[in-house]
Amino acid sequence: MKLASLHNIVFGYTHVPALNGVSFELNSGEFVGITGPNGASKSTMLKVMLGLLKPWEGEVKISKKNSNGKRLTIGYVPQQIASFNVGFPSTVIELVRSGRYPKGKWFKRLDENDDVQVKNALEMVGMWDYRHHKIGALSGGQKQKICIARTLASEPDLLVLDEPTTGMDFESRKGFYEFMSHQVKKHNRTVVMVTHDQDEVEDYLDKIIHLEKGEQGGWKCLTLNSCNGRFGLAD
Ligand SMILES: Nc1ncnc2c1ncn2[C@@H]1O[C@H](COP(=O)(O)OP(=O)(O)OP(=O)(O)O)[C@@H](O)[C@H]1O
Repeated sequence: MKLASLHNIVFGYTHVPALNGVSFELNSGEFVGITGPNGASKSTMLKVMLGLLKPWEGEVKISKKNSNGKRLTIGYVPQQIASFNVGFPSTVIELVRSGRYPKGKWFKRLDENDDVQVKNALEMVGMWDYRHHKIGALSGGQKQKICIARTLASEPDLLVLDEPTTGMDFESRKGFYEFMSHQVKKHNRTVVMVTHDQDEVEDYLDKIIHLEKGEQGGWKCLTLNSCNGRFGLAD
């Protein structure tokens, strides 16, 4: 099922376009990598897709429903989390547990399954041992990790992560890709991830969206299906 489509997107921060005719589709149950050199507008493309930036031209469509006919839920973790205020929730585990509350229901009683999801998410980003630490005492990279954990714990249908493995060592990155791949295959989620580690991750991916410098400035999009070492140009 198609969850999102971008068609001929043109966008720029100045009069020069940063994206120039970008088109791609996302389907449910896909693990998608977004690649391209520094400054290729990978983050910009995600923000346009999520409606945070309005394109000059082109069309963005996001499905309102997931493949079960329920309201589509989206989780997004940007590349740099702005330093967030440390009021409530004040500890790592409280923040990640808040990802389990359905929208607006802050006093839902969490059950054993919620606890398992929270633990899995914190272990996935290597922050379980920090669960009782105050958020204000963490480094920027650790805050980034717990934001990823909170989003993972909320189990969105569409998970959008901008360079989530920054600061992880090789083994942690591998574990992270395996976890994501499992989420996609077993739970029919869609994961979209900006990455600079194409060689490491491509065996896990179903699709790569690669940004290439266009001839008239801006970046165009090349969609590669059938990863696992056998790239085929989709369109
Ligand atoms: N808020 C902004 N205002 C003006 N220019 C911006 C803004 N955000 C990004 N840019 C510029 O747009 C271009 C694309 O930036 P973007 O962060 O989307 O690239 P990226 O591919 O995600 O880069 P990286 O791999 O380094 O994170 C860059 O030239 C960047 O300087």
